[in-house]
Amino acid sequence: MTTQIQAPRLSVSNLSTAFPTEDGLVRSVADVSFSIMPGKTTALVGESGSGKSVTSLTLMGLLPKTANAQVSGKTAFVTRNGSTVDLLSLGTQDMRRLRGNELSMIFQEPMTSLNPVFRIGEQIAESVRLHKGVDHKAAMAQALRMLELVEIPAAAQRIHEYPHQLSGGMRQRVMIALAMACDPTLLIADEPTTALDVTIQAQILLLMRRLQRETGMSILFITHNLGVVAHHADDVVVMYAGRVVESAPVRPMFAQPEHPYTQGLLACLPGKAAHTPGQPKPKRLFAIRGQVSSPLAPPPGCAFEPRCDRAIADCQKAMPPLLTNLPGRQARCIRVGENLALKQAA
Ligand SMILES: Nc1ncnc2c1ncn2[C@@H]1O[C@H](COP(=O)(O)OP(=O)(O)OP(=O)(O)O)[C@@H](O)[C@H]1O
Repeated sequence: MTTQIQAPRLSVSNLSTAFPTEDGLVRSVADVSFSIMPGKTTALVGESGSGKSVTSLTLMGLLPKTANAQVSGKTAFVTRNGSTVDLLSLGTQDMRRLRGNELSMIFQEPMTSLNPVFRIGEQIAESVRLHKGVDHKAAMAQALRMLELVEIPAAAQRIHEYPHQLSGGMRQRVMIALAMACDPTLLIADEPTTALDVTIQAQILLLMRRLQRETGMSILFITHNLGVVAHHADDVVVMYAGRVVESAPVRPMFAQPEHPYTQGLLACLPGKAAHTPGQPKPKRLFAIRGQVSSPLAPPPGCAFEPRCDRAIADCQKAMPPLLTNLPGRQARCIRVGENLALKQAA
């Protein structure tokens, strides 16, 4: 029997992004590596400021020019015709072409992508016209199909509305329609549902999952909420202070988080508060003590050490490498095996 090994849609290797500022060099993303398989979702998870957005904006070539970012690393993106390109070394024109035909991004705030002064149908049609080279009538027909695809009720009427006439959830659907107009092979979704209430959030996440099944696109899903990842991701990459601290397929990660930071994030989830078996469940939600250190003055060793309950003297000596303790998984902690043993004993 032959085993087919599928190549990732996108592999990111040792990505680093730093910004020169008056106070010094801000190392927002340091040595980050991960991959996204075709038709699958990789979630990038971490607290505010952990470097998730800078990672995605670097990959999309969308960092503001004025920031003078210093970027290093390599990527391998496999296009729909099978050729491999490094997103970090593409020129502005090639990157723009790729963004029109293969890569799309959706944001937390739909008004980042939607223009308030144009009707939604016109905006989607304009994108279709640019990317597919069709005339206005065909583009409008495609815009209507896109609105129906994202389940906008009464799409034939709504197509003539302005963004402000729609609810937050409907605007988010329109933004997804806009992002899907170029038939992306990779969709980057940066906190796409954070601003929405929980029911609408669930609907939008299910919609994205359905579109993924139908189109086979890969998704890089960026969120600070490990809770929404459980049902909507295949692989998880946890970032802390600009670095990957743990990466694993979603089920094993939830069943057995290896890094103390991931364990803390999971304990922060409602209904998952840390508790000792046999004791009543605590009423208050667990919170990780302390704050992320400044990217201008990182601690000399493990960045999580100042907040870690398991820290020992060696944790202050050097940044731990990513270690493999369980197959297919990595965690940046010198006590990785012990952490699990401790957790299992508890
Ligand atoms: N242009 C810039 N110049 C200097 N520092 C920056 C710049 N852009 C981002 N940073 C810093 O990089 C770090 C990572 O920011 P990033 O926005 O990627 O975090 P994040 O994990 O996406 O957080 P959030 O969930 O709040 O968006 C932060 O400390 C931020 O202040």
